[in-house]
Amino acid sequence: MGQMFILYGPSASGKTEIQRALLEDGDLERIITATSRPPRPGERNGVHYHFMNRTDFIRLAEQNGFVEYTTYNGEYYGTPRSELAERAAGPTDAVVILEANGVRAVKTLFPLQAFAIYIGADPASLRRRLEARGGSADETASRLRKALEEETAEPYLREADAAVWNRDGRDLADTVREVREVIEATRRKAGR
Ligand SMILES: Nc1ncnc2c1ncn2[C@@H]1O[C@H](COP(=O)(O)OP(=O)(O)OP(=O)(O)O)[C@@H](O)[C@H]1O
Ligand SMILES: Nc1nc2c(ncn2[C@@H]2O[C@H](COP(=O)(O)O)[C@@H](O)[C@H]2O)c(=O)[nH]1
Repeated sequence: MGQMFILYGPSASGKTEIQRALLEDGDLERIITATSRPPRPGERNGVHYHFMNRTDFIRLAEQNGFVEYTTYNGEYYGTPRSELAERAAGPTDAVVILEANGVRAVKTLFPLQAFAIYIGADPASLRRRLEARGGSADETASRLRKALEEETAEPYLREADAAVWNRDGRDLADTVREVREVIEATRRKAGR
């Protein structure tokens, strides 16, 4: 594996959309993580996540099958060791979406390869997007609370090597261009 670009930030800040756009250029591979949460409409197993039931997730965790794993909003999320091993065998840079515990763990394990890009947005944008997503009222409230109390607070940005803001009103293509510039600058610094 070349470099590993980690996108992290509050729920609905735009990480998934940015990752999707980055992958279109063909020079990055997606590291697909695993979760016990049910798929959202349009999400496919083995593309957006490896969707697993809680029993299988816990079994795999007990077998040391994850490089790191955590809980978020009552569900398990983890980076499968097999997924990283597969990526590590090749020279291509990779992009992965994690929350902050995962960022810390992966940066500790891969200090020379991991580069964390915080994707932020203002509370009004996050609220609007979460409400538009149409999840349950409980889930929307819980994600928004976590975003406002934790994921947009200063300590959450400590793992960030770069930060990019993706507010409503900003063209998503401009945000993607800025993230792309961060990636290219990082590559140049690493002599790639
Ligand atoms: N600049 C933008 N302007 C308007 N809408 C946007 C913008 N960026 C992203 N969105 C929309 O916000 C919603 C959330 O985006 P996305 O799913 O990429 O967020 P996320 O950070 O991956 O969220 P989560 O962590 O909850 O999975 C999507 O409907 C997306 O189209
Ligand atoms: N530490 C990890 N965090 C992960 C992983 N896969 C995703 N995530 C993060 O979980 C939350 C919730 O994701 P969602 O798709 O339900 O919105 C989000 O912050 C992701 O970045 C993982 O393997 N490890």
